Amino acid sequence: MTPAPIAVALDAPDLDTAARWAGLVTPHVSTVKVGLELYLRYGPDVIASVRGASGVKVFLDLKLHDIPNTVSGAAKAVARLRPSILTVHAAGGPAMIRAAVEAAPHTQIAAVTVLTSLAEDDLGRIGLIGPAPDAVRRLAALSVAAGATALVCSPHEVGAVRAEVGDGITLITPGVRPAGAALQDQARVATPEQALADGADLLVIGRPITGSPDPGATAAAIAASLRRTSHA
Ligand SMILES: O=C(O)c1cc(=O)[nH]c(=O)n1[C@@H]1O[C@H](COP(=O)(O)O)[C@@H](O)[C@H]1O
Repeated sequence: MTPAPIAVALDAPDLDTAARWAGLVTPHVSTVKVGLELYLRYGPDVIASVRGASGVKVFLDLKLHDIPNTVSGAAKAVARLRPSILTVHAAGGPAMIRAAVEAAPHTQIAAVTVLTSLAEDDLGRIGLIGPAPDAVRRLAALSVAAGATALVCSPHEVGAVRAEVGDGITLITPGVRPAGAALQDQARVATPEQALADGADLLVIGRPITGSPDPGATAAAIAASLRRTSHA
């Protein structure tokens, strides 16, 4: 069975837990995601630990956001780990995004547009001209023009972003919650089935899987539901 287009966010407090989650979900999903919590605690070793022997893709979510020279150095430092995807903040601007793209030629650079934890009301407070789909589309266009081949946005904007950037760009959506699941700190959310139907290529799902009593079974159930929906 082809693994589902899901990146499980391994936001674990320790390496053993992250490696255990990775082992449980990798038969069912294409990708596991290492974020700031794990990387800042354990550094580069974490990549090999979660990759294991399975060959699952590893998405390194460091959301780099600094001047181009600094981001170039940081992207170069992690490029040798060969993550399949590395995130940068689109708000860092075109030169910063270009610097990451050039520093990590074998890794897909994903530009994070507007965090899925932000609600419409928050945008003005951080100086973004909304509504969210407009802000996301602007940041998406700027990022792709700067060489990013992947974008992170909420499922709410994925259709508008697809229309803006076309088919060649990988659209990644966090803010995914199975029907009835708690939103926690996410604001702009949809179900996995809806996100995929609206055009997402890769769904980032963390706590609904890793916080469940059986992460392997939960990942398998979401993967099966996505397969049913995409064949319906
Ligand atoms: O870049 C990301 O992956 C990301 C961008 C974004 O806008 N929102 C967002 O939630 N994420 C990440 O996606 C994951 C979502 O996890 P859950 O809310 O537990 O499903 C976390 O690891 C976040 O760091």
